[in-house]
Amino acid sequence: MMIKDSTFGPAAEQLMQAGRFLYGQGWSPATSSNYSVRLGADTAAITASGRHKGQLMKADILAIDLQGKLLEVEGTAFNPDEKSSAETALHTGLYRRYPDIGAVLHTHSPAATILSKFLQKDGVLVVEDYEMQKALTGRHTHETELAIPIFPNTQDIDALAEDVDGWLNVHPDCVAYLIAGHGLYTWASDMRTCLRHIEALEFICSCELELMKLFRKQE
Ligand SMILES: CSC[C@@H](O)[C@@H](O)C(=O)COP(=O)(O)O
Ligand SMILES: [Zn+2]
Repeated sequence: MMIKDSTFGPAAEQLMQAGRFLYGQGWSPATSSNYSVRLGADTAAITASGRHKGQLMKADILAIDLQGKLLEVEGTAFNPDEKSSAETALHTGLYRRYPDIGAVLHTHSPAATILSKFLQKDGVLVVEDYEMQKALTGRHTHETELAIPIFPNTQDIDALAEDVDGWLNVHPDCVAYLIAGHGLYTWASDMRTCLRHIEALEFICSCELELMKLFRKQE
């Protein structure tokens, strides 16, 4: 399958801009993180593996199908040795599950890393009473619990994708998850909304971390 550059170009631009923003916030340091946007029903643009996310260029973005196979982009030399993100399967699994999502973002902020490491034993971060919860798709009040699962970190991405699937099968309204000592994943209808999710979740993670520090000081 050949992807049109008129489809790929704007998608790559969105990913480059997202990288500059997320790196600037300190949420995607060094070569950490990966980002994708949907191109069509069965295709996506995703960051290549190991690239610095604050300095992404068009050549750092690849087209794939939802099995993770590299696709050719019109007008661009095809290199079959290019590697899409090592965590491609976590992105494609979400696009296959939710036909209405258009973007997936994964970040490595200090707050998400520390909090997920600290709460790993609980397996879930449950928060409530944050007005900021309303920045997440489908949430209309602070008066509900927001449950963000925390999966153990692993280099076996297929096994992690299975863990994620298991959780989403029983929590279809979930919009994010943490990986212990690693980072955050979230997804949304489009890149703009997905960036909003990241900002809201980073805010909530930072608040939770500060609260924990306060309570520990009082102990
Ligand atoms: C600093 S290495 C981080 C990676 O192991 C991974 O977790 C990550 O987020 C980026 O991997 P990538 O293969 O570049 O998409
Ligand atoms: Zn990562």
